[in-house]
Amino acid sequence: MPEPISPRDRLIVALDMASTDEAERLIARIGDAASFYKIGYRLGYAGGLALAERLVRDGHKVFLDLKLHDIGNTVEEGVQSLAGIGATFLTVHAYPQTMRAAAAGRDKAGTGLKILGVTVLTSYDDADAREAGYASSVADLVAARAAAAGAIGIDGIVCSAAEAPQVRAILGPDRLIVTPGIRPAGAEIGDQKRVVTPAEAMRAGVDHVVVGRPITGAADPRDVARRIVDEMAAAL
Ligand SMILES: O=c1ccn([C@@H]2O[C@H](COP(=O)(O)O)[C@@H](O)[C@H]2O)c(=O)[nH]1
Repeated sequence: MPEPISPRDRLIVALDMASTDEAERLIARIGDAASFYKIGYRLGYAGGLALAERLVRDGHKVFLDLKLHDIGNTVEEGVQSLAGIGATFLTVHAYPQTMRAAAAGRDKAGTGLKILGVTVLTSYDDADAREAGYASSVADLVAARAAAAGAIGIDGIVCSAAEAPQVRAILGPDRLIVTPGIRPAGAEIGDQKRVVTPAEAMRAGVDHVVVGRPITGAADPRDVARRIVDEMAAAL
């Protein structure tokens, strides 16, 4: 069975900001209310990888949400380069060829970096999947990609918590389920479409929730982070 995860370590704060200065100010305001930070496109292309190394040195956990997807050789070599940063998670798109290459890069690097396969973005619903050329529903696509991730030996997947019970049945207890599209009750949904509250995510069997704008846009980010952690703790 996997190690138990504390409610605080289940929260991953998405640092979707324009500069590392801005991100570091937010991290200081959040203080010990969070321990795990996600760096995606915006910050990653603006000094975020160097910040990731500093955060790891300071004892934080880091999720590199770079959603790699390219020919196999490029993905494998990219994963090997990123593995040196000391991050806990790195995302790739959950296409079988991409996931196999990422797993090979992870194994060659041997740093403990875990690869997460992004199944279907939480900003997609069935109509968006159809528009992108898929005949299957989002739920069926997520299930198929989760099954492929499990067979390939990927460490976990990214999906909506709405699909978590189905995905857990496919992946079993040892793989991670990480879910963006999390909104505390009453929070603005923005461009997310498959949205779940922190408490519902815990009840659905999710390991980690990713929360960006509800925290980064709050007048008191520390208070929002603490409330999310408390809500998850009460639901576990
Ligand atoms: O399917 C996905 C994969 C990644 N994300 C990322 O998570 C955060 C969510 O931010 P919010 O502000 O809480 O909406 C963001 O960095 C996305 O790039 C996702 O939302 N869905």
